[in-house]
Amino acid sequence: MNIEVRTDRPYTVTVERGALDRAGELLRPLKKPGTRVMLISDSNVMPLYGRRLRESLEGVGFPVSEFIFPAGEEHKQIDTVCDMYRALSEGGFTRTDLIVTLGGGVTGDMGGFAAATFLRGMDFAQVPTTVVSQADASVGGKTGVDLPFGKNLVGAFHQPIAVISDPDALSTLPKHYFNDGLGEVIKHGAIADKELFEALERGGAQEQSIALEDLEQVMGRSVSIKRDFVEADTKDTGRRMILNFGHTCGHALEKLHGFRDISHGEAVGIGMVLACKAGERLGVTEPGTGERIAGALKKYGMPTEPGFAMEEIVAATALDKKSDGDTVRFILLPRIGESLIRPMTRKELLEALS
Ligand SMILES: NC(=O)c1ccc[n+]([C@@H]2O[C@H](COP(=O)([O-])OP(=O)(O)OC[C@H]3O[C@@H](n4cnc5c(N)ncnc54)[C@H](O)[C@@H]3O)[C@@H](O)[C@H]2O)c1
Ligand SMILES: O=C(O)C(=O)C[C@@H](O)[C@H](O)[C@H](O)COP(=O)(O)O
Ligand SMILES: [Zn+2]
Repeated sequence: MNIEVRTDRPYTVTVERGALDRAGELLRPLKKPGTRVMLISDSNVMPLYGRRLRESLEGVGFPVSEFIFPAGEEHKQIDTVCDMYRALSEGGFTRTDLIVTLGGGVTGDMGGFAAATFLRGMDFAQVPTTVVSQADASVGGKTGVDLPFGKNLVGAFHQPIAVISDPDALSTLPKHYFNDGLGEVIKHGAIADKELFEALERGGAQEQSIALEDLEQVMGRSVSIKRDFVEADTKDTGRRMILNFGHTCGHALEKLHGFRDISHGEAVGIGMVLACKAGERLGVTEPGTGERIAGALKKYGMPTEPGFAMEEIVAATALDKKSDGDTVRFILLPRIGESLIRPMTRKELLEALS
């Protein structure tokens, strides 16, 4: 299926089994003949899918260079982007060339940031290979890196020229990351699509928690939900903040863990449960909503307890990008499928969470 994203620069998200081998064909109309490609991937994904993608791109006459970095959120740092700048400079890349990111959200966010900033901006396309990146990260143009002071603190809005999403690439994803990625899909259901949430709530437990043939539908639905928020508010000044449900506390937990030992989806899952419990205490959220989300997460083997004191978590939200002075725009659910933005001081947030 094709999903159109109408931002300042419209693009198509192709979600289709086997799309990886059609990358050249899909990108050829978007770039002039002979465009050079810097293929960026991590140390796990390049050996799995790099050759196929390279062949597809070279097959339509795009010469390909490669940049590989060590896998893991702990490498989502400005130093890694500097290594990308070096490779692009030494390779003589120009503004009219193309970066193609192949991998999870870490690869897409960092490669996209290199594309946003190298030579003040060049095109990039995303080939996402995790549930997080196919369902969420590859769409919407948020790019960037972490700082020791907090998550995604340096970045840019830079939309890809195309997203080429092949659900078959998820077949090699370790089960932990497959299930973890469903945290973001559960989030999309929780904020805007009760039916999707309930389908995920019913599923789980089996070895492959979603059959490969159903993944195209699930990823497509997740992307469509995200697309609607991105189109309404591309620069994240209002409605798009709802996509950050669970992220205020989730990002704080990632920071408290030093960006190791907890994955993004796990942290967001715990953050969603905390947000619902806060909403229930405030009388905004239907009682039992937090337990329902926790129940859905547990079906996919995800943790639901933060493991840190609420004081520490709230202190670690200090640089949340939804902040406005002392106020943070906190995302709450009245009930599953509905969401709202509630400005709160950190003192109020701590009281609601405690
Ligand atoms: N820009 C956005 O809108 C957005 C949205 C959601 C998340 N994110 C970011 O995405 C990141 C998390 O993404 P992630 O969970 O994809 O992490 P990731 O990119 O680290 O990938 C997870 C692991 O899976 C491996 N992997 C990837 N694809 C594989 C495959 N097909 N087969 C085998 N192994 C594979 C990777 O090497 C890595 O070890 C976080 O940094 C988060 O902040 C960004
Ligand atoms: O695209 C968005 O907007 C989101 O909030 C999606 C989130 O799932 C994603 O993790 C995003 O990178 C968080 O953005 P940030 O602005 O809080 O760093
Ligand atoms: Zn997220």
